[in-house]
Formats: sequence, C-alpha cells, structure tokens
Amino acid sequence: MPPSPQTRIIVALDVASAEAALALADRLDPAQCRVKVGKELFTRAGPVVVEQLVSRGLDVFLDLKYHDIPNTVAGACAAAADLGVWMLNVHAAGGLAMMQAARERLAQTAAPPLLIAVTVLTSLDTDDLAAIGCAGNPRDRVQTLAELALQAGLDGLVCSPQEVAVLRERFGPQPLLVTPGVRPADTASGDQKRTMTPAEAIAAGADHLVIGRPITAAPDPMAAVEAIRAELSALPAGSA
Ligand SMILES: O=c1ccn([C@@H]2O[C@H](COP(=O)(O)O)[C@@H](O)[C@H]2O)c(=O)[nH]1
Repeated sequence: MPPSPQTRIIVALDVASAEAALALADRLDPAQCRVKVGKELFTRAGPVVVEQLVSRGLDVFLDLKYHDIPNTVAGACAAAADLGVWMLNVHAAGGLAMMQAARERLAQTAAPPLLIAVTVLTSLDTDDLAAIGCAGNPRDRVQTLAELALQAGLDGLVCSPQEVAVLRERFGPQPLLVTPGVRPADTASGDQKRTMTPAEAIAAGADHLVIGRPITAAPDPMAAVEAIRAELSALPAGSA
C-alpha cells in the first residue's frame, strides 16, 4: 500500500547541531512529514539526537549509507534498529552478501526498521560515473544495483526521480522508491544533478521524497512543507 500523501515528505535535517535539528523538528508536524538524519548531523550530535527525534514522535530515516564488510554493516544496522529508527540504508555497491547480512541481522531485532539501498547518488551524472571507472549511464547502473538489492530482500531503493518510472516498470509496485534530488520549481539544484519537481517524482511512482535545503533554508520550513503537500494534492487521484 503506498504511503499516505501526508507522510510522503522526508525532511533532511542537514544541520550542524542537535539544537538546530530539534528546533527545526519542533517546527514540523509529524503528521505531515518525516525526518532524515544524515552524516553531518549524526557526526556532530551522535545517536542521542536520533533518540530525541524519535521521542518527539517523528519517524526517522537514518541515512548513513553503510558500505563496509558484511559483518560490520550488519552490526551497524542492529545498532541503528536499537535507536528506534523507521528506516535506514546501505549502499547497494557494498554487494549482495553485505545487503543480505544487513537484512538478516535486522530480522533478529525486536522492531526491524525498513532497509533500503542507495543505487547511484543523485549528485552524479554519466561523466561522474565514467570518472570513477563505471561505464554507462546512471539509469542502467541504477537498475543493475536495484536488481541486486531486491535479490537481497531489501524493502526498497534510493534513486533519483528520473529513474522511478523505469524501476516501476521493471520491478512493479512493491519496492519502496525513495527519491532525493527533488526540487520544487524555482529552487536551486545546488549539487544535485538528476532532479525533478515533487509532483513529477510522485506522478512517476515515487513513494517518498527526501527534501533538504528547499525546506530547511526556507524562512518558514513548515510552510514550505505545506506548499509541497499542496502541489501533491493537486495531482490526479491515485498518483498522490
Ligand atoms: O543519492 C542521494 C542519497 C542521499 N541524498 C541525501 O538527501 C538529501 C538531499 O538534500 P537536498 O538539500 O534536498 O539536496 C541530503 O541529505 C543528501 O545527503 C541525496 O541527496 N542523494
């Protein structure tokens, strides 16, 4: 079942302190969005800030993109589950055994979070892939990594909105498709190279939109969330 329109938006709390993250979170309505803790906030504030966000009733996506040997990643996933997060991720490029080990260890936890795999970072285009020795375009590489992640039994994928339609066509409605690289009209792309608007991403079949700077840098972050929700509500019934 697709998530309700209210909870499709995941706000990336890419800020430099627990205080800033909690102040931002206090301006958000947990009924209307979820939050994401990534490398900057986690490295500055540690696991405590995750627990503080969870205790405020927010669903937390822990976006640490684990990529290591299977035993290490499995242990990190178990530690993340103990924090009470709603979802976490690994890099699909870590390989099948790594993803299987993560999934198996999470299955042993009391309340396993959703586990998804990053395919190709949304900041990379074909030239960037070539520079790191990967021939081909992001669209093909995303599909190869998606196949591996789903073979490992993961719940879904992180991809750019530009690959959502092809992934839906190939893998059907089941995998959760979580898309950063989302830019409301008239907002700056910054370092994101494979982008679409929120409405385009949802219409293509995305389940969740990860949006950081267009919300966190807005004068009123909750108003920015509401504007995106309004954009999604205007989509034809069934797509949002
Ligand atoms: O491929 C990826 C995977 C993760 N991210 C993360 O999403 C947010 C996007 O923030 P914006 O400010 O909306 O660009 C950020 O936390 C990234 O670490 C991604 O962008 N692309």
